[in-house]
Amino acid sequence: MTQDWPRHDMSFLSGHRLRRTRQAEWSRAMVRETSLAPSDLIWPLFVIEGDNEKTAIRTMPGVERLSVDLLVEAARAAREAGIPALALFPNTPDHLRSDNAAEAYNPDNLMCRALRAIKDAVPDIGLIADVALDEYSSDGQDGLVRDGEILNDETVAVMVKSALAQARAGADIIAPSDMMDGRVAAIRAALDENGFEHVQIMAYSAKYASCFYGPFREAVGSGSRLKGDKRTYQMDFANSDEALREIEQDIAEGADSIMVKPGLPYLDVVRRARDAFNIPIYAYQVSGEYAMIEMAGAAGAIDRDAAVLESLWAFKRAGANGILTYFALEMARRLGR
Ligand SMILES: NCC(=O)CCC(=O)O
Ligand SMILES: [Mg+2]
Repeated sequence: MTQDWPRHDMSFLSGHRLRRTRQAEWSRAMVRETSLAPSDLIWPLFVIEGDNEKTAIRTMPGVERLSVDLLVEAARAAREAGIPALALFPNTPDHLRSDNAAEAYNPDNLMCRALRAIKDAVPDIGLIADVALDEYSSDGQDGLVRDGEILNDETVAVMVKSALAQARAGADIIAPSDMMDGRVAAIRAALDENGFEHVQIMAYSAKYASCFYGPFREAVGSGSRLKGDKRTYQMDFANSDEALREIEQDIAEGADSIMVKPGLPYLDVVRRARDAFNIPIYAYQVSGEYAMIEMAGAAGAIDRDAAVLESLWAFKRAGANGILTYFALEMARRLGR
């Protein structure tokens, strides 16, 4: 039985009713301003030594580190689901980590072997190689350390060698995530001098010193080593004008695309970057963001599947061209091609 409630006089609306276009799914689809597709999703993967090995990451339920052979299978699945590119992160065995991080430019290090194996088996997926020293250094810092200081120019020299090793192994995109000054120009020059003019640089330009990287450090095995913090090179979370200066500098140095990281708490930075620069912008939904969604979902606090979709779409609304996300494979499959 329909109730006959009294109606308020809405004539002040003069016919402007914004709910009109929301009444049916066809109409909501028609007025939708942004889209989310598999091609928006970049899948970060953790690599370990071994054969047919996978290990769980306690703080990232559902994510596993994979040995190179399993990584190749993951790459195939990703390609099949329409994911354009993978971002690789090695978990270097302890005995190969050192103060000088020399393993970073060993042409047969875990990263280079993974790049070669995937390039060989799945040639039409893009490979993004992380360049930073935290995955190879004794102390979990992204740069070389002397008397507690993170050295800039000396670190850049190692990163250049690391990037060249990765390019030789088949990396399509070099992604410096260290936040040293001037590393984009240095890597660009070295790539060009060595015949890798076609290799792109995706610069982690606005990377904040953030607590949201916690689970990642467990995943690559650098967390327990890390003394102190990364605030002398990663950005202060109080700032966003400075992010624009970082991005501007990386573009001037030759970056093909830039990144904002973490993601969801920094969508204002994504939006400011979108408004200020016409370059591809990627955002990284980092490990702590992943863990929050998974764990809140498991606790019954939120609808996990809905949260994954809503969170990823928010990046597109903010103006990102794509998202690095641990949900990439699942989401690409859900979205279809
Ligand atoms: N270069 C990658 C990171 O530093 C962290 C990513 C994450 O927390 O997922
Ligand atoms: Mg910079």
